Amino acid sequence: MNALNVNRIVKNYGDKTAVNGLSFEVSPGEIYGLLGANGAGKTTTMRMVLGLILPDSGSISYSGKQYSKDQLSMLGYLPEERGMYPKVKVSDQIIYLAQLRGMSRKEADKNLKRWLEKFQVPEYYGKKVEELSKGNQQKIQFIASVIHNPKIVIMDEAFSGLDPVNVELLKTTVKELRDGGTSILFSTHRMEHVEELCRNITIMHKSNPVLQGPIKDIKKKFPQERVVVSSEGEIAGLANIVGVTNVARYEHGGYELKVSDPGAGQRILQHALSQGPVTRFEIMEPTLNEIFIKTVGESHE
Ligand SMILES: Nc1ncnc2c1ncn2[C@@H]1O[C@H](COP(=O)(O)OP(=O)(O)OP(=O)(O)O)[C@@H](O)[C@H]1O
Repeated sequence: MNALNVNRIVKNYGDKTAVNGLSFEVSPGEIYGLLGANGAGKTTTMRMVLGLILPDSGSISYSGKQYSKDQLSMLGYLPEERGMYPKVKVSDQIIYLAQLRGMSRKEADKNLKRWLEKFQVPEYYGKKVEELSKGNQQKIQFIASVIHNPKIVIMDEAFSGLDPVNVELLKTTVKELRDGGTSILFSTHRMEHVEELCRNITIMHKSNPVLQGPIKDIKKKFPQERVVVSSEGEIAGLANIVGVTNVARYEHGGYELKVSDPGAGQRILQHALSQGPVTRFEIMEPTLNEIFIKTVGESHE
């Protein structure tokens, strides 16, 4: 059974439609990507999934059940806007939040200590939030979203404001949660994180779902327009090959070519080989970033 089923939800604010007939499902142990340009309707969707606002029509179910107060303990939320109390001790507020979600004080305390150890910051237990750096407050907020062992976690820009080492730490943690069976609804503008973490995605555009499905299938629908080729020396005449529309030389050697038809790749390879050994040749699949820009870019607000 799916952990989360979103079925044709609609949300209007006056005459403005924020979400228009969105459906998707998330399996247990899956990280699902919810993407879209600013104002596309992602936050509104996440709020509906969290039960903070109700859809005007459509329905959401959690392991087959409709939303009720009981669901509160199975949902976790890492909001984009950070909202910790600066003057309150880390332990006091995390344990309080866990208790609000149905966990005993003792268990919450044990969990918090385990998380702080995992993030190698046990000394934060007794510190006030304002004493921590922004990135470390972010780690505490992450802990707040998962302290009660939720089955479904909604993460909005989970890695913003973190240095590369901490991004890796939290990425690994998100994967571990997934492997432990947690379902994660993951929203971000960082397409490389989506490529790495998500199997299925929805791209929303102006309140509508415009592209949905497994990333690997979505990529097959978009043309392969880039070819990378390298040899020991220079390769002359690449720009004259039929189907090549642009040639860029990498600083560190090799070329990246834009092509307008699929047959151009083989012509490039033959051309390069005719001049000597080829050290690299690759027809690149489109990146999610390119797909995103193609899908929502033209009329991006
Ligand atoms: N409370 C509200 N009242 C009126 N309009 C709203 C409200 N919340 C959202 N909207 C409108 O609904 C649309 C979708 O907004 P939403 O915040 O869901 O987008 P988003 O995809 O999360 O954008 P961003 O990436 O900028 O956070 C926008 O046009 C927004 O102005």
